[in-house]
Amino acid sequence: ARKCVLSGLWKNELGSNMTISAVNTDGGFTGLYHTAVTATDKHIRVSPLKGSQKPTNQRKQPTFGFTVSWTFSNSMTVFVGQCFMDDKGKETLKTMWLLREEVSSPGADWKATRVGTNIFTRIK
Ligand SMILES: O=C(CCCC[C@@H]1SC[C@@H]2NC(=O)N[C@@H]21)Nc1ccc([N+](=O)[O-])cc1
Repeated sequence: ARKCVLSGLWKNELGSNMTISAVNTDGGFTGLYHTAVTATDKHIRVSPLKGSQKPTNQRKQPTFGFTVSWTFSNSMTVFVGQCFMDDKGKETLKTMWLLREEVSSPGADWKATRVGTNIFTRIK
């Protein structure tokens, strides 16, 4: 692919995978996220994602963002990143994320957000 469009199947270094639907004309997309890890004692379930990417008719390596609303916990993650393509056409999504857990009071708000990075590559 000459330009990086996010639709398709992706996996990250944690073993999580996501399926992104067709990206519509305004850059919007939806999909499903299956995380391989959780910091809760809940059973992991597939969770919906919604996001947008910069249109590829203007950019070859677009920035994007998406939100995962976890179906098995009251937490939420936002991912933001960019798609990079090497000279062989291999695509990599370099992302950072914020994971917000639900806490019981404003006094606990200070410890409610985790941050990290993930790299995604396509699953053929
Ligand atoms: O565990 C969760 C929900 C699942 C988060 C998976 C994260 S998203 C960033 C990273 N990339 C992945 O592919 N998977 C991980 N929520 C949660 C965590 C901790 C607490 N807590 O109370 O500590 C509550 C809910």
